[in-house]
Amino acid sequence: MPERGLVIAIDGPAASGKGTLARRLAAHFGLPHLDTGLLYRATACALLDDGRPLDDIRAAVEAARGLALCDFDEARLRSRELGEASSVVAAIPQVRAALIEMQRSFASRSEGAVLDGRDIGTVICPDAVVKIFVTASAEKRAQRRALELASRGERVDYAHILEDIRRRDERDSGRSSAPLKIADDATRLDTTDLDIEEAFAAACAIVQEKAALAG
Ligand SMILES: Nc1ncnc2c1ncn2[C@@H]1O[C@H](COP(=O)(O)OP(=O)(O)O)[C@@H](O)[C@H]1O
Ligand SMILES: Nc1ccn([C@@H]2O[C@H](COP(=O)(O)OP(=O)(O)O)[C@@H](O)[C@H]2O)c(=O)n1
Repeated sequence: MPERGLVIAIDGPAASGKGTLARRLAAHFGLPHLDTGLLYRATACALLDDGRPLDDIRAAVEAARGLALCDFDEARLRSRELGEASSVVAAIPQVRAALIEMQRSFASRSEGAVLDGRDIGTVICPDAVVKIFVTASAEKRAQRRALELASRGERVDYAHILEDIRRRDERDSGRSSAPLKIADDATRLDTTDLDIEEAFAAACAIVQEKAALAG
């Protein structure tokens, strides 16, 4: 285990299983976890609640600066509507800038941390000892997200969810500010044919290997 506390950066496209792995790894290694997607979802939510357009930069930055993690209504934030809206506000460089310090300060806790998102290994924690880039086919991700949303009581249509996922992947990868991409020193973990336990075992093996290398 490194002296400064283990930092685990998990990135990947929508519904690849990042959050599930990040939560499990955090519990397993006794580390705090930050789901950074919720910050963008909450920023978008504040704009929608205020009746502001998603491209209102000033209002979006104000919303991002005013976020209070403890007030998050996760059930609402994880809705399909906010998945889409969050990727629109996440493309605004000033919004990203407003959220950097909060994320870096979470990551610099002495005990270490697990963060998951799109730019953790590339921008937020470029020095993280462990970086995992989680992927899965778009079809598998759409199936998982459809099941998840249905279990939360949302009416879902697989074809629409697949469209959402493809559109969001394109927007997240194509933006100029901190686009979704694999860090040079990240390990790719394709979960298409892995169940949650298998994916977790593979992620644990990556963490053990990287942490051992870091001494
Ligand atoms: N390997 C897996 N096999 C089957 N279902 C999975 C797997 N990983 C995650 N899931 C499920 O898929 C949905 C999306 O996973 P989540 O971890 O929220 O993805 P992300 O954080 O990348 O959006 C959740 O309902 C989760 O339980
Ligand atoms: N570190 C991050 C995390 C999320 N995001 C944005 O926030 C949106 C929602 O992220 P999320 O992780 O909650 O989305 P899912 O992968 O759970 O569907 C993404 O589509 C990105 O546009 C980001 O830009 N950077």
